[in-house]
Amino acid sequence: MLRVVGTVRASLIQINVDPQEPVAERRARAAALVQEQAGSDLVVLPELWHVGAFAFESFAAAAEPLDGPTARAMSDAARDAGVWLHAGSIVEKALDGALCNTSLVFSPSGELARTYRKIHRFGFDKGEAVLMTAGTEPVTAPLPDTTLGLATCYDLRFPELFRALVDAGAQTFVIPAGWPAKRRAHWTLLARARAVENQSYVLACGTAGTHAGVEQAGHSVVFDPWGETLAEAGPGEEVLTVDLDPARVAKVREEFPALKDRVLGR
Ligand SMILES: NC(=O)CCC(=O)C(=O)O
Repeated sequence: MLRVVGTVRASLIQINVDPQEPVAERRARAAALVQEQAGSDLVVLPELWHVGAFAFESFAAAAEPLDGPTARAMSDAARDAGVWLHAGSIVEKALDGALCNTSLVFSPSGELARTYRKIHRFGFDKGEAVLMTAGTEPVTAPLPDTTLGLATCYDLRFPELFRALVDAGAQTFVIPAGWPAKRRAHWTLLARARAVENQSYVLACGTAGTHAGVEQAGHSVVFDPWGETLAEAGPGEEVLTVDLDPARVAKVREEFPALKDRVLGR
């Protein structure tokens, strides 16, 4: 695909999570898929792809430290491909033993540049909301041509997080997810809403397949700062690659300066 100078090429890997596939095999498959995206600037994987976002009963066994096998494999893949890698999230076993839904962002040298602990845990009175410890801080990740705002799946339902990320300089939201097919309409609607109201790119990377009895929506999608759909996947395993124009964020915000009209919460 010809590249326009000054663009950011982003690849979203909508990987299939099949509980019959050993974690080590999926980890190797994910690393190979990342390496196949050499030439992109940014590669994204979904939420908890190593175990499955709804595989609550496997969270404890799948928990890893930030220098565990998944992080090491993703660091190597980022370095080998020469890409910024948002490696989705892992079940992090923190030093105090707590479990967190932690996103990992690696630089093209393989350095772990940012981590983000999901703030809004899904499940109400069960699952992740009970098993995981919540993050507390919004996190951005400055890349050479755009600043990423990090959010994870259920976070998508909380617009205040995205306002905080915009105020922290975010221009491109990256949202790894394990979003159920039965709520796909919300996934697409909310991702587009976050793009329009924050005049930012949205890279929403879903999961394919069915695990723990929950059919995943897939339908990874990229919206531009005006809410236009740049690319959308189907339900299966697929890689979306799109070229973002970082200058478009400033242009939209300048031509339609709604963000400057905010009164509450500033
Ligand atoms: N993994 C998740 O956070 C699921 C979120 C979800 O199903 C919803 O918001 O709907």
